[in-house]
Amino acid sequence: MTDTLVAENLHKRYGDTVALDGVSLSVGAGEVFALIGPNGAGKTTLVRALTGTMTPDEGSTSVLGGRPTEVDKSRVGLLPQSFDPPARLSARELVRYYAGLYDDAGNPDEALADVGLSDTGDTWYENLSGGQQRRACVAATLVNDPDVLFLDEPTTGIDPAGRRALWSLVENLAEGGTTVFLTTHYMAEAERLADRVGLLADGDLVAVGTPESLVAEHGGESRLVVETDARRTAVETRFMVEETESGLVFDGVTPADIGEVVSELNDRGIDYEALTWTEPDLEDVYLRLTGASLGPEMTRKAGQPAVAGAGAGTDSGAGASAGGEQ
Ligand SMILES: Nc1ncnc2c1ncn2[C@@H]1O[C@H](COP(=O)(O)OP(=O)(O)OP(=O)(O)O)[C@@H](O)[C@H]1O
Repeated sequence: MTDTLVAENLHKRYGDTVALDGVSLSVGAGEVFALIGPNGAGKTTLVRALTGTMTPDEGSTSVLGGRPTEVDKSRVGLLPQSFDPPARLSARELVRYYAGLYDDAGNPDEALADVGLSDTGDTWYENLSGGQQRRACVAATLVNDPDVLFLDEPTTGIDPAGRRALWSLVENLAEGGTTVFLTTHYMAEAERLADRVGLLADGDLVAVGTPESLVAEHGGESRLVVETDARRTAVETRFMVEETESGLVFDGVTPADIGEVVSELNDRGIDYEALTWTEPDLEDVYLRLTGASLGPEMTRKAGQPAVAGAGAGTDSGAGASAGGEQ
């Protein structure tokens, strides 16, 4: 069976800027694919290539088995990153306008209800808050009940509750079989919604996989974050220690190792405000693969024995956050 979205060896330059540098990917029917990457990585350019609003210099794309420019428009929904509808249309009029473009569109009021705008449907677009405007645009994108939905940064500017409501909406659409291709700067959004995530950096798709597989492969190790004024030279430990603005990060610390680190801090009389144990997540993958996580000073005191002392082996519990002055 043909994949719903296919990009093959896409290249796109704007003058000296390489926006896409040989990107290939495919997205299956009913799949939710999230594209992440730094500003200027080429995410919107890839969306534009897949939706036929930009012609690549090289390579090809297909949507629902055909060229993007030739596919039945009623089967595709696109929420662009920038969408500026007329300011003096109400949200309801906006969604009705888009519904009117299709022979068999859904109910505009239901689309408004889906994005939580039932009560503000009659407000002029210019008088909606930024987040409400974004929701109105999402409703306009959904009103034709598309088989394939492109969402370019759908939740930018939307408050946390609204973002979660939109996530539920996307999940419902995906459960109903809609293929979703979204871009986002919110790692939690990608982690929650996506079956697979692609990381684009400098026009290159550097990693693709399920969120779990990306975290396992590229996320690094669990770590203990210690809020303290102490510098890393103050501790002797077998763990890699990174200095950050707020303190020290002990890499590779499992829950069973927490007591060992606490003992080291205690033995050396190091005061600390809080301890937080964390597991790697998609943000770590992003930071590592884009090179953004490299702190100025990383050091591993390899081969050194664990610092012996009281409390070694104490299990402070996964995800625990503890404060204390020693
Ligand atoms: N029409 C254009 N003319 C000139 N340069 C462009 C054009 N469109 C994109 N670019 C450049 O191509 C690169 C990729 O841009 P793109 O918008 O695809 O990035 P992005 O990953 O979507 O970024 P962001 O996360 O900031 O939205 C950038 O350097 C951008 O300045």
